[in-house]
Amino acid sequence: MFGAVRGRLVIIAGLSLVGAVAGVLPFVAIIELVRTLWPALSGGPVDAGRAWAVVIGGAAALVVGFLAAVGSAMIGHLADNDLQLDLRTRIVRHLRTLPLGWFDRRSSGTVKKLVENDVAALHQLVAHAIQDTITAIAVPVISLAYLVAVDWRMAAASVLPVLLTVVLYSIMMRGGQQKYVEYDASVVRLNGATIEYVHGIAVVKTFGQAGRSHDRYREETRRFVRFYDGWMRETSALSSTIELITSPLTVLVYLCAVGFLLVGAGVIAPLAVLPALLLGLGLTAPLLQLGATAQFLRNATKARESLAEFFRTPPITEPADPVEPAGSDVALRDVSFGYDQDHRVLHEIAARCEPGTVTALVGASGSGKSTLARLVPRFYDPTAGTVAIGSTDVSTIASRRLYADIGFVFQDAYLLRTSIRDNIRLTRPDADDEAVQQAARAAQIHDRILRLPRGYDSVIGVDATLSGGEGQRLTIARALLTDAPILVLDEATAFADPDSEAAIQQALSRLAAGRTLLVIAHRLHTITGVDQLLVLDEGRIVERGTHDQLAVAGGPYQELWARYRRARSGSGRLEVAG
Ligand SMILES: Nc1ncnc2c1ncn2[C@@H]1O[C@H](COP(=O)(O)OP(=O)(O)OP(=O)(O)O)[C@@H](O)[C@H]1O
Repeated sequence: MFGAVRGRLVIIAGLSLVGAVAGVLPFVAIIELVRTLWPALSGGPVDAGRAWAVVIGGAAALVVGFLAAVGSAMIGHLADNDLQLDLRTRIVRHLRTLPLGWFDRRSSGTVKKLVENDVAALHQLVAHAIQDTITAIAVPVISLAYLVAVDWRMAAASVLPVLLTVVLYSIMMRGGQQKYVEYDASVVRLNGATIEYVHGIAVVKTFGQAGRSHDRYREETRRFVRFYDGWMRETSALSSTIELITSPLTVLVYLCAVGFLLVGAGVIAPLAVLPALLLGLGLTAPLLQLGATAQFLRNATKARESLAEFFRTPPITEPADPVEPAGSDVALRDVSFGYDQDHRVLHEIAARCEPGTVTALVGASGSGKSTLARLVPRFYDPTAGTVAIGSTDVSTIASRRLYADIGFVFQDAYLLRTSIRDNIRLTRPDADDEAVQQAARAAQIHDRILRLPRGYDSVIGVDATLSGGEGQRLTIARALLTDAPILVLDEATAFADPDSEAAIQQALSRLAAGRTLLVIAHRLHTITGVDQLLVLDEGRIVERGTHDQLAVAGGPYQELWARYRRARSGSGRLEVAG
């Protein structure tokens, strides 16, 4: 994953080490300067050459430290930029190769998380964490080595707060890994409950009482507070003690007291206390820094895992030797399919849609209509059997050609934040205004577009806000302009907006003319005139024929139709058109 910047990461690590050494040396220089000048206090001779060498060495270390810090920060941020660009490019490239079904199952939030959050989480790692970690380890080690060289007793005294901190920190973090896992799971549950609650507010308000989502939200909030409270309670005594031990004031007072005692007892000379006072203070602070860095590393590791999993998603296989489909019929040959290995959703489906005819898929909710329709434009590949258009297996057709041959209008009216014109000519960017307007007229959306502030130049989400039905008609205009000979259509959304039902139905009849149409039918009255009905039940075709044949055949469709009519007459007040 870090291939593009690996070399620079090594340079950052090297520079951070140089910076850490150069950061300690000025303190050493001060100590050495005092030691060199010390004899002068008692009128003794001073080694001026050594004093100057120490001053120059200290100043040089300051400059080197500064340059190393600037250099590693600069290289870190540049490497981070390159890594982000490289990852984002690879993500987009990989996204392009994934089966469309991958997007179907994921919200745009998932893609956003990959492209933005996960990539950004690696920023901490590349731009900061390497430098911080090396500094946090190297500074205490170098300082301690110098202290031991000067006087082992004060060195031992300086290391005591460090050891205490390490021991207390390990006790505090015992089971920490498990706690972090629980914490993450709690946050995910709480977020889910919050979203559910916000979505359910309208229902809650309408019925004037807290619904199930409210209960869940309250319960999850309570659980989260209980968990967090317990965790904080368990660790607060220890974390406060650690803070006290590592505070510069405590360390200073402690080292002064030890030095005073040792000097008073005649064990060490007063000058031997100075190194511990200057460097001992810097031993514990980096440890705390390590604690914060560990959290960034945890986030970066998670982001890395989620990116690695994404890159492992197998792309859809493009045929090595693509075949051109000859014709616009659709054939399903003993097609079986499951979203996972253990659950088959479709079982040995065999059917044929003749060119220029309309086939409607009907059946109860969950019977497999949408799944079957999605196999035609290769959102997924069947587990067994083949889907063919124009007698050619869809898996042997180049995807570019496949999408030119099969248009689809599904649940979501995918509209881009660009002009209405570009939204309509998405699949044919070279289409001229005349062609775009013609498609919009046929889709019954032209007049509405003209009423927008800037007509066809209005931008979706900026100066064009369309209703569900209007958005649907815009995608129908797009499908018309694409002019694909085969069309897969989810009728449920096509009629999502009752006000524009008649307009949409008109648009659809234009769209259907001369094409092979596969419709996922929900409102049975709209498909009474189609060429063929395929009745699905638990992933199997249980009946097929025309509406007129099946409505009196005494089978599942007759039952569905009767139930549908009862429901429709029951809601007659709402159903004006019919
Ligand atoms: N992306 C998915 N991942 C896993 N299972 C899925 C997925 N989509 C659908 N299913 C399951 O496959 C079965 C068939 O669902 P499908 O959406 O194809 O039925 P449908 O007849 O179109 O239903 P509806 O009329 O409610 O849209 C259901 O059991 C459903 O839970």
